[in-house]
Amino acid sequence: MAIPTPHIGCSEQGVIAETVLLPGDPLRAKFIADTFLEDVVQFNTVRNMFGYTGTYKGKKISVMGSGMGIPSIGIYSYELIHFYGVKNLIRIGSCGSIREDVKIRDVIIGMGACTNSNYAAQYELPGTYAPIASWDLLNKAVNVANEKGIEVKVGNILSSDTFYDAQKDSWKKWSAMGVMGIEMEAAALYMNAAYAGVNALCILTVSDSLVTHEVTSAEERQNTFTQMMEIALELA
Ligand SMILES: O=P(O)(O)O[C@H]1O[C@H](CO)[C@@H](O)[C@H]1O
Ligand SMILES: O=c1cc[nH]c(=O)[nH]1
Repeated sequence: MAIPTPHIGCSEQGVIAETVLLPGDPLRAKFIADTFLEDVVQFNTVRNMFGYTGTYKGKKISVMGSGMGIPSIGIYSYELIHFYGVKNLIRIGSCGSIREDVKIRDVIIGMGACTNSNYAAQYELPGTYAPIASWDLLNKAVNVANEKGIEVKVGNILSSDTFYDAQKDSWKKWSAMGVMGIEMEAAALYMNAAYAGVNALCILTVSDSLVTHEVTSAEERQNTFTQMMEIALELA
């Protein structure tokens, strides 16, 4: 496979770790590298989608922005898996709560990711695919959270193609099915990983509530959702 790829400017195999954390926001990736990693090297600046490799508690790990939406994470996760040999892809994102019992700053782990996207059409399946997390990563993440005393809510999330949806109340139908939060990438990540036979997980922090209309700032979403980061960093 030829590297660098069209979207990742790293021209040496082995620079990107087997485990990559994928926040949507490249500046959240920079925050993680600056705050938690040692011996950091930056491996991507293409499109300002910053990517870094370093060590966390002595283990090699990478972190890179994935952009917003399914097409964007579809590209980055595909290139990481197929061109750079990445085996564990862990999205660390923000989401909107669609349930009263899911509060701002709660940490959610997406056991499954429903979607209103047509991403699965490429596989030409004779039915509806159910994108799910890797059991190994999910199990590990829950154990890490328990050890750290971080409460996590594990269940279904929605990966939506729209942040601003014309149907203002459409989230209520997902909420009625027990879906906890809305974000925009996990389902594609889970599908890319499943099709390639590698592992994926999505950990989210609730940044706003469609129920109560509470919000957090862009700066808070970039720099303060550290509990999910600390769980994810232990999964290398
Ligand atoms: O904060 P990130 O990881 O980007 O995640 C969420 O935030 C973006 C929308 O504001 C979408 O990418 C959504 O999935
Ligand atoms: O995708 C997202 C992210 C945060 N909040 C939302 O409502 N949607």
